[in-house]
Amino acid sequence: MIFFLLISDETALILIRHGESLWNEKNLFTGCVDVPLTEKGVEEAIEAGKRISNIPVDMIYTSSLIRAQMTAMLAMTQHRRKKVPIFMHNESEQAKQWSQIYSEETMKQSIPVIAAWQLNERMYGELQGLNKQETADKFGKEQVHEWRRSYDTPPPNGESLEMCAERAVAYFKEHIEPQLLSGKHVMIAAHGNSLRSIIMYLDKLTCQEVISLELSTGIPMLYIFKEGKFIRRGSPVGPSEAGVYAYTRV
Ligand SMILES: O=C(O)[C@H](O)COP(=O)(O)O
Repeated sequence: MIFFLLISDETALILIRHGESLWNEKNLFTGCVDVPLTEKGVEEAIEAGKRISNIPVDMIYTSSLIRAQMTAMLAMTQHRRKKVPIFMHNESEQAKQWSQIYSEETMKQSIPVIAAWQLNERMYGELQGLNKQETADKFGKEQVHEWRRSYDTPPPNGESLEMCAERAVAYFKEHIEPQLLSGKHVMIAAHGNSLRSIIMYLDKLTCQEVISLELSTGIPMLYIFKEGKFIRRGSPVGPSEAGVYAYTRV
């Protein structure tokens, strides 16, 4: 049994990139195209849920893309606290009215899930739908690596990581950090690059350092938020593995 202990002035922040998607499997640039998970991606999301099953979660943020939302919901099927994640619908007055819950007790047993387009994957512009290998053959490996991993070089008519950070990190600071400050434990299910931009902020990475930051699909990363600082705790290992967390850097 893996126990997770938080002292009172600490809150947990879990980041998880969506499980493998159908276009990841086909090695196509995806960006903001809304494709679902593969069966392997579903299994990755469930395994991720097992790894975080003892970590408290009070709020969940996802992008507006189905692969991140599927990952969050599948992971939460493994959570021990058995609270019910509920997607909040505030996109219109009517949506808010029609999705209202009239029981305080039931609300206490639920976890609000907020979908935010600001957490969407970086928009890959004219690369969306292209095969990554064919693109490298056509434009050269270096150029494609520059588009995929540099901080300030956007793909043709797409977003650079910097442009993605301008919306994703801004959203994190404005909407998510205050929740952590108020003592809420938060999970974010998003994408390779929108999370790279957030991790760059959390770990204070330079434009150079972020180039080598790669995120696997479906592997949760844990941060502890304490006294306004983010402490990276690596990826919680699964119930079948010894130890608690891979401490990468305190
Ligand atoms: O959008 C995509 O294609 C993937 O989610 C991330 O792609 P990348 O690893 O090429 O940035």
